[in-house]
Amino acid sequence: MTKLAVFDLDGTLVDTAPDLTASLNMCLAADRLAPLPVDLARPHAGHGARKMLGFAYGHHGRDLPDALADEHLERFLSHYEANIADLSRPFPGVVAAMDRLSRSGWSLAVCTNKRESLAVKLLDALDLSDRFVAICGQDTFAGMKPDPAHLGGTIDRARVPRDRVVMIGDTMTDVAAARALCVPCILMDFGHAEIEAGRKQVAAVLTDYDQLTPTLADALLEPEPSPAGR
Ligand SMILES: O=C(O)COP(=O)(O)O
Ligand SMILES: [Mg+2]
Repeated sequence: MTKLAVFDLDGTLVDTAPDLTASLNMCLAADRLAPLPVDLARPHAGHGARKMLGFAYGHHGRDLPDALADEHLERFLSHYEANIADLSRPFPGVVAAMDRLSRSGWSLAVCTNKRESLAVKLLDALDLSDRFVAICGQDTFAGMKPDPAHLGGTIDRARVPRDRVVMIGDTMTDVAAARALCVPCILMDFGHAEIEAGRKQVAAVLTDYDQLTPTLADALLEPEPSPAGR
């Protein structure tokens, strides 16, 4: 029977922080503000351009009024789209992990809060798109993660029953989306965001894609054995 591994994109499949930070810094330069180093921006890279801009302005002790945020957002996204895979690369070991899962009968999909067109463009540029039976972004359905409509719609597109799915993500947004659908979640802890609260809410926390094996993923689909004598 088909099984589906749904991957988050930013901070899980691909380290997009360097290109996102470059686009952020281009916006900051337009306002004569100093650039942020990637490592400072990285924890804020997985929650959309507006949040990154808000963090950067806060870091510089500046307010970011809505009108300026809107102006920057346009600037950010057009720069980002034009440079989407300059520095972004798949995380070490993730391609081999996907190969292992595919060989063991797992279908693969992407459920990302990036716009769908940007997600496809990035995955095309990295020659990864063909692996996925569905690539669903923030604008693919009516809701975006943690709204269960997003992960649910991704699963429906893949035509796999919901109890045959595992989600792999890096933030509480992914954890919440998976929990809303009772889908087991694997949390990668090298991602962009603080995940302390999520550790207790997921099936596994991995520090390395070498740990993402078909054995682990298969085990998450098996029902808990019922306690003896009940
Ligand atoms: O772009 C974002 O806001 C986050 O994207 P992700 O859902 O792939 O982590
Ligand atoms: Mg992410």
